[in-house]
Amino acid sequence: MTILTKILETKKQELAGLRTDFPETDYPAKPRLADLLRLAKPAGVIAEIKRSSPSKGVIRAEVDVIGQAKRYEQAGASAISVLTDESYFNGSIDDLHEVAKQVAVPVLNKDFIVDKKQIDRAKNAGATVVLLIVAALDDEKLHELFAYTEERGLEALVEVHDEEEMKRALALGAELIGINNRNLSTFEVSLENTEKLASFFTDEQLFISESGIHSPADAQRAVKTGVKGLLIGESLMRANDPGAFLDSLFRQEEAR
Ligand SMILES: O=C(O)c1ccccc1NCC(=O)[C@H](O)[C@H](O)COP(=O)(O)O
Repeated sequence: MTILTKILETKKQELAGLRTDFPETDYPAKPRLADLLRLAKPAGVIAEIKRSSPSKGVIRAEVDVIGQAKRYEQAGASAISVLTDESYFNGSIDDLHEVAKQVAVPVLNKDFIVDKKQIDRAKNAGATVVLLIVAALDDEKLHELFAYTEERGLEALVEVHDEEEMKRALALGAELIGINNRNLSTFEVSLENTEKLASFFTDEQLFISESGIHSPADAQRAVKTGVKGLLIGESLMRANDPGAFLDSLFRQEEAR
């Protein structure tokens, strides 16, 4: 059984007890991620709060979530991604709720969504974007959850890993398409994956390279393919100064 299959089974088991209500909150207004990425030069960064992961174990368990999110925002991140899965990533929906109260950039609920209830939870907790992983959903479910995401006034970041999934995301009409460089079955990470799928890029969609970006060289390599966004977790969580790390990513690019 792959890790993705295990995670999805856990998600289905958790549905019955899933808490979707949050106190009525005046969240700071947040622009659309798609609008920010269209304007980003050369690309925007979605900066992630990630305490631990199945592939790397503990990354930074004791993190000041609000402080970290504010550092990302101050350093110019286009959005904050918060991993909310508890069982495999040691995340929490409360992390996302606290972040959403404090920042004025889009907030992505990074989780494994299999049901509308999770989209309601994301919305009520203050997220403005949710992740829909194509590999986790059959076409009927993918369409249903995509339509529901839009109905609830959220943006969907539709994640793919290979050609077949890319075709399904394009057929869906998704505006934000994330290419995960990590194979969720083997954990192998390669930026080549973004390069391989770049032949599918169109002007209508916005493409985001996800996972395995650890240096300015990686960021610039990914951006060369035409992606307008980078999703970065581990390196930002391990950085002593996440602002300086973000600042460094496109410095050489600008100097050219
Ligand atoms: O990170 C993992 O080990 C992982 C395992 C199984 C499913 C998903 C996983 N990660 C989720 C992500 O997509 C990443 O958190 C995100 O793209 C950032 O990646 P990185 O910069 O490499 O931390």
